[in-house]
Amino acid sequence: MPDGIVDARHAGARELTPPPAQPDGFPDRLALFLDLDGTVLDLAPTPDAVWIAPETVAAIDRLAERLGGALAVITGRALDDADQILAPLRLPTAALHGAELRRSGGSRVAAAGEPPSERLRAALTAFADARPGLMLEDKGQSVALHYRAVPELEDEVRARVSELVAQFAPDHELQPGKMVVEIRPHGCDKGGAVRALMSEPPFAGRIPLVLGDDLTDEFAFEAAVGLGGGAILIGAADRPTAAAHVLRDPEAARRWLAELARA
Ligand SMILES: O=P(O)(O)OC[C@H]1O[C@H](O[C@H]2O[C@H](CO)[C@@H](O)[C@H](O)[C@H]2O)[C@H](O)[C@@H](O)[C@@H]1O
Repeated sequence: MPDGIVDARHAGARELTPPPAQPDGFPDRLALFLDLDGTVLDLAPTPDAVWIAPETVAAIDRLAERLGGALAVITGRALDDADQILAPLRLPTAALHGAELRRSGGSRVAAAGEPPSERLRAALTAFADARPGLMLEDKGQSVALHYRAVPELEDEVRARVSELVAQFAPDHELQPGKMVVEIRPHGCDKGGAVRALMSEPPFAGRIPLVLGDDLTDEFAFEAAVGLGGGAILIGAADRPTAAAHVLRDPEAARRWLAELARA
């Protein structure tokens, strides 16, 4: 968890408010960063069961055009996976929680860090195989162990993955998420990705605004706030957050984006 976040659950913490229909700087000075799962996409039982409406893809495309290309995807998914979901768009994208970056108009940049060791993969596979309902998602530099189908295993999964990372993956760190524990290369997070993209055209000089729902997005929220921008939390404000604004769910986020695209 990054420093400097506000615990929205505590008495006295500031209230999160709905975002303005047109954020500061729109369209000429705004840069938008969109998380996928739980933000633009409704959460689904498995990673490959997500669906996006063609109207949402069209709204994102229109927004990217209105922002002069200053719209990026920031996701824990692999780059190819994100591209497939948003086809035919090819947006600037930080994938694998920031380990894989495609800059504006650029080709793919090799993912940072090493994939977790074979010993770690083997141990995770054995752990998952012995517990029906667990699902291992191997994304290369990052691996995710999903327990959405067996939420009662949460404590055991978190404890075991934590042990295995300490034992076999000193160059990686844990990234907890919604019904998932992920392992990502040490030092690669969505905050670094936002700062990297914001240092170059067409993002540089604009006001960053991040939409996200999960703990991994807090790194991006903090980076945006540090660069003079802000963040919109999607979903319940039931945890510490650097966001100042909130939208109830991905449907509200999609509606807000569609209205902004039309503004
Ligand atoms: O950073 P994001 O774009 O939000 O991606 C985070 C992870 O999303 C996916 O897992 C989550 O969504 C699944 C589909 O709705 C859901 O079944 C799962 O429980 C969620 O944790 C994806 O599978 C991961 O690789 C991403 O890192």
